[in-house]
Parts: sequence; structure tokens; C-alpha cells
Amino acid sequence: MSTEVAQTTHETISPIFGRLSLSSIPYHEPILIATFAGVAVAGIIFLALMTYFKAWKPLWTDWVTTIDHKKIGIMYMVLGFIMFVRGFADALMMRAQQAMAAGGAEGYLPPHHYDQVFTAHGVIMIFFVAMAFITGVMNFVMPVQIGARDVAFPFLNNFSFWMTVAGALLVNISLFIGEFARVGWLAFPPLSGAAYSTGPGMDYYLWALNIAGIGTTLSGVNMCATIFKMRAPGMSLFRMPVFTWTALCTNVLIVAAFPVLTATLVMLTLDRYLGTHFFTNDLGGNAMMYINLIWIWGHPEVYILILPCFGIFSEVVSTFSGKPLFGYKTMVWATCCIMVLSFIVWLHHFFTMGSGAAVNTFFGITTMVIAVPTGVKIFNWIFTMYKGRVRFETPMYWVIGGIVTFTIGGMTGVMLAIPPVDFQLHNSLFLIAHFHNVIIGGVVWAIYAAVYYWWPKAFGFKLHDGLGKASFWCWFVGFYLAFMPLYALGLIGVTRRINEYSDPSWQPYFVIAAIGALFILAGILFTFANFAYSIYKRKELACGSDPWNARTLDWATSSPPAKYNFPQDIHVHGIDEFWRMKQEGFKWSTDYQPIHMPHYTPAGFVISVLAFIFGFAMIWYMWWLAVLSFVGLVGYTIYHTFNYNRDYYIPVEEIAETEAKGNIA
Ligand code: HEA
Ligand code: HEM
Ligand SMILES: [Cu+2]
Repeated sequence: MSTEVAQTTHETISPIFGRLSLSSIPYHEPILIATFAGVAVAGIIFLALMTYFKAWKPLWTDWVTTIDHKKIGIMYMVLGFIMFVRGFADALMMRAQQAMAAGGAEGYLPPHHYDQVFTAHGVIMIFFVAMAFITGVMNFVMPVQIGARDVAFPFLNNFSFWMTVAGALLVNISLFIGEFARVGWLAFPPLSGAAYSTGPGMDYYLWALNIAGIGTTLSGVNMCATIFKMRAPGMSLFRMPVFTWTALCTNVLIVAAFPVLTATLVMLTLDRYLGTHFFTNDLGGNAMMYINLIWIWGHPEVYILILPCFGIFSEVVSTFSGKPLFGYKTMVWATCCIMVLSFIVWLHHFFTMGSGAAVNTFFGITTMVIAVPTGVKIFNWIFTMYKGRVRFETPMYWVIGGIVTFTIGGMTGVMLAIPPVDFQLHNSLFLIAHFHNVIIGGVVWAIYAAVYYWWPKAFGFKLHDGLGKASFWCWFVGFYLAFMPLYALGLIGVTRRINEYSDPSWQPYFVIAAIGALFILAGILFTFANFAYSIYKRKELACGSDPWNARTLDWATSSPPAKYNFPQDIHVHGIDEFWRMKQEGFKWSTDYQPIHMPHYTPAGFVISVLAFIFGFAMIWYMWWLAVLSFVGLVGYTIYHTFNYNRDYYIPVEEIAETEAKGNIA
């Protein structure tokens, strides 16, 4: 009950501001004040630059209201990089704290702050970095790969994006107004329940993820519909590029798994706000139910992240080896197998919680079985490179480094899948090393590969190769320095989520890990420097529409693609259609037809702003504002359904003019 919460915290709830008061501003925390000052200065510089360059109007008309899948894809990437800076700052803070706090030293982060930092890091990295990145790449690439003009529901796509931003904003606002959760990234009850997590931190967590989760689910529906209904004529399922296949499997997983997350978090929200007892020990509730439900979503979630990245590996490997992908069909079936298997392994996250030997054995074996289709993929990539003329450009560096690193992380995953071993390693730093090993090698570096690979498609010029390779080497060395010591520490029994430790012999490992994080910082900075440098030198780095001599339809468009993607419909005859077109000396004809396109609309943005206000009001118990914003949200949504002016035709003259200019949008 809310009264129960109020009783345990002795909070006073004002009718206007709810439980928000001046004491919610953490002005006694110097780190937060400094961060706030930094963010404020950066914000003022941003506002000034936007005004100076008169960029507000284009920002609104070309980006905020856009329903073009390519622009939405780019906006997801921008969100991902911004949130990555935040998540990585948290990581640096943890690395610094653990390097200092040995043998009685307390370091500089008190426990209540440290706990918020690792929770925020985990939540941000998974939901707003990794998810934003893969959704961004899928948005940009998948529709052009299947020869479509846009996704199936373009408005919904814009709405999904802004809902994700609303969730991300809530997490970040908690830095300066109130606090964030201190419960770990999956918020297990009873710790996350009303009795043990009293302040607003846990409510920030719930509303941020509830709101962003709606965006993700709808985006999953949208992408599935796009792949099923929008493929160019002739593109049967077994002619789809492998990246599109992986996007399909990932979005099927999203549609199947995210509703479970939403339902679970809604039940926890009800426990906290209305005093229900889904996950309490009293009155028939069961906290173990939460553990099961959250992992029934959580395990598929890690494959949601990795599958599109396997798709990126596949596209880059075959392009840079100058060969068709080895074993296309086995690659597709391996992806489908992983998709199905990912739903029957969730219990490996809590072998130690008393399920018994038979159940543990079952889930241990199903988990190990996933190594088989994953191994198929690794060998397919190796055989694609074998006897190919491999070109070692930056995207290929990330991919080869990524495959090697991911394989090591996968192997340690298989070790964790052995229940007796897991009894030793569960919740140790070995586990932390395992998943950073698969996520950084498999997901983050695949995203870097994708950025370096598709950047020329998005903007018409390449990123600088030397800076790209410098970034890669710093990341590569940094990763191994930062995470190999954690395997060693985990094996000697060091647990996760500690902010200090008494045994000084652990300290050298933590110091090495901190140095590794600094190398990673250099790797990140090299890529940001590369963005700036390459934009500055864009004339010199300009390239044609097919700079890598690629094989799939995404490269058949101009760079950047016109807003309608393709001037004519494409008829697909096989796998690697663009390669075939090039062999046959394909040229677009000048016989254009008007192209049917959707209008831009501010509706997605407006609804998401209202959702953000609603979330904020719920977190702070400002009931009047919650009711008002919710009514506004529903009202505006209904109003939007009466907007009949949704589409238009691009006239033939405009297409001819665009194409004559060399196709540039
Ligand atoms: C992208 C994310 C990702 C991926 C792809 C994986 C992949 C795998 N994971 Fe991991 N895992 C996480 C992210 C990921 N994991 C996270 C975030 C957690 C912790 C969450 C938390 O508690 O906070 C976790 C936790 C976790 C646990 C729980 C441990 C514990 O809490 O005590 C286990 C246990 O079984 C496990 C196993 C595996 C296995 C077997 C794979 C396999 O899919 C790997 C398969 C790949 C290979 C094996 C390499 C290539 C294969 C070959 C070259 C063929 C030959 C190989 C063999 C014959 C072995 N993972
Ligand atoms: C870039 C370099 C990174 C560094 C240096 C880093 C560092 C850390 C550290 C120190 C912890 C706490 C470990 C502990 O409990 O003792 C942690 C936890 C975690 N990290 Fe990272 N991380 C990085 C990137 C990422 C990425 C890219 C992701 C996911 C996409 C990620 C996801 C997580 C998660 C889910 C946790 C667990 C949080 C929890 O315990 O609730 N990290 N990381
Ligand atoms: Cu798992």
C-alpha cells in the first residue's frame, strides 16, 4: 500500500509535489554536483550551437518528427552512443573504487552510492545501449536489405523510438532528482519490494523500463510485420540476407519475451504501489516467481542482443572475403535453433536456488546444446574467410577480434552451465567476466563493425581507417586487461557487487582491471575523434554507393539513400541479389512511377513526452499530474487517429530530379 510505503519511510506527501521536496536534490554529494555542472555546461553549449546554426527547425522537421526508418535508425545510434558514455562513466567509477578500496580503505564511493552505480550501469548498458544499438542497426539496414521503402508501420517506429528515449531520460534524471535503484539490474524482490526499497529509486527503475518496454515491444511487432509483408517481389524467406534473418529471429524473440518482462514489472509495480502480494512472502506471494519470470525474459534477452550481431558478423565477413557466406542455410537454421533453445535454458541463472539435481541437469544440458548451433556459425565464418581474398579494413578488424573474443566468452559460459561448477562460480566475478566477454566481443564490437561498415551508406563518406584501427587496438588490449583479471578473482571466490574488500592480495588484479578500463576509454575516444575528423574531411573521404564491393540490396541504393530508398521496385532472383545485379551490369531505368510515402508527424514525440511526465508523476506520487498526463496521453492518441492526412505521392519529376543529382536524398 502506498500508506505502507509512507509509514516505513516517514515521508510527508504534499498534495502538489507528492514526495518531491528540496531534500530530494542531492546537493550534499559533490560527485553529483560536479556531474550536474558538467551536464549543464554541455547543455548550454549545445543550446547555443543549435541556436547559432539555426538548427532548431531542421531538428524538428527533419529528425524529431521523422518516420523515415533510416533517420530513426541513426537516432537510435545517437541515443546508444550518448547512453554508452553515461554507462561507461559508471564503469570507470566502479573500476576506480575497487582499485582503491582494499584492506580497510573505503575508497570514495559509499555503499549506497556504489549500489546505484552498478545498477544504473547494468540497466543503461542493456536497455539503452545494447538494445538501442541493435534496434538502430536493424532499423537502418533491414528495410533496405529486403528492398522495401520503409517499415510496415512507420509512425509506430517513431513512437517506439521516443518511448525508448523517455525511459532513458527517466533513468538519467534520477541522477539529479532523487536517486536510482540499489538493487542490481534485475531488481529481485524482496529487496526491490516496498519494504526494503523505500525511496523513489526503485520507482524510477520500474517506470523507466515500463515505458521503454512498450517501445521495444511495438518495435518488435513492427519489424516482424516488415519482414513478413514488405519484402521485394521474388525475395522468398530463403533469399533474405542473413542479417535480415537474424533480425527476424531477434524480433520474434522480442515479441515473445518482452510482454513477460512488462507483466513481471507491472506486478512488482502493483506490489509497491497498491500493496498487492505477488512477490512477497505474505498472503500467498512468492519471490521465487519473480526470479523465474524475470529470467524467462532475461535469458532470451541476451540472445535478442547477440543474434543481429551474428548477422553483422556474417555480412562483413562475406563482403570482406569477397565470397558468398559459407553455409547460408546452416546459418539460418542455426539462428532459428538458438531462437527456440533460448526459451528453455533460463534456470541456469539460479542453479543454486534449490531446484534439485534432475531439474538442474536438464537446464544444464539444454544450455550446453546452444554451443552447437553457435559453433556452426563460428565455423561458417572461418570457412567463408578460408581461401577468400580477405581485405583487412576496419570493419573486418572488429569482426575478427569480436569472433575470437566472443568464442572465449562462450566457452566460459559453457563452464557456468555445469551445475556443480556454477555452485562455485555463481555471482562471482567469473560470471561478470563471462558476460562482458560475450557482450563486448559479440555485441559491442559487432556494433562498431556495423558503424564502420554502414557509415558510408548512411552519409556518403567513409570513416578514417587509421583512426578506426587505433580505436580497435585500444579496445582490444583494454578489454583483455579489464576482464581477464576478473576471471582469476572469480575463481578464488571474489563475489560481484562489492564496494570494498579486506584481502589486499586482490588489489593488483583490480588495478590491472582499472588500467584496462583506461585503454577502453582511449578506444572510445579514438572512435569519437574519428567521427569528428571524418565529418571534417568528408569531401576527401567521399565514396561511391558501394565502397566495399558488397553483395546485398542495401548497397544498391545511393549513399545516402533517397527518402524512398529505391527509385523502382526490385525483382529478386536469388541470394546476394546485388552481387548478381552487378555481374549483369544492372542500371536503374528512367521510367519512374509516383512513389507512395507517409507524412512526418509529431504525434509519437508528443505522446512520449506525456508518457515521460506520467512516469515522473507516478515516481514522485504527484497523483494529480499523473491523472492529467494520462488523460492527455489517451486523449491525444485518440485525436491522432482522426488525422487522415497521412500519406502522399512523390511525383515523377521529383524522383527524376533526385536521381539525376546522383540519387542523393
Ligand atoms: C550477449 C550476451 C550473452 C551471450 C551470447 C551468452 C551466452 C552464453 N551464456 Fe551467458 N550470460 C549473460 C550474457 C550472455 N551469455 C549475462 C548478461 C549473464 C549474467 C546476468 C547476471 O547474472 O547479471 C550470463 C550468465 C550466464 C550463466 C549464469 C551463471 C550464473 O549466474 O551463475 C550461464 C550458466 O549457464 C551462462 C551460460 C552461457 C552459455 C552456455 C552461452 C552460450 O550461448 C555460448 C555459446 C558459444 C560458444 C560455446 C562459443 C562458440 C562455440 C564453439 C567454437 C563450438 C565448440 C564449443 C564447445 C563444444 C564448448 N551465462
Ligand atoms: C566498456 C567497458 C565496461 C566496463 C569496464 C564494465 C565494468 C563493469 C563493472 C566493474 C561491473 C560491476 C561488477 C561487479 O558487480 O563487481 C559491471 C557490471 C555490469 N555490466 Fe559492465 N562494463 C562495461 C561494459 C558493459 C556493457 C557494454 C554491458 C552491456 C551491454 C555491460 C553490462 C553490465 C551488467 C548487466 C552488469 C551487472 C550489473 C549488476 O550487477 O546489476 N557492461 N560492469
Ligand atoms: Cu542465460
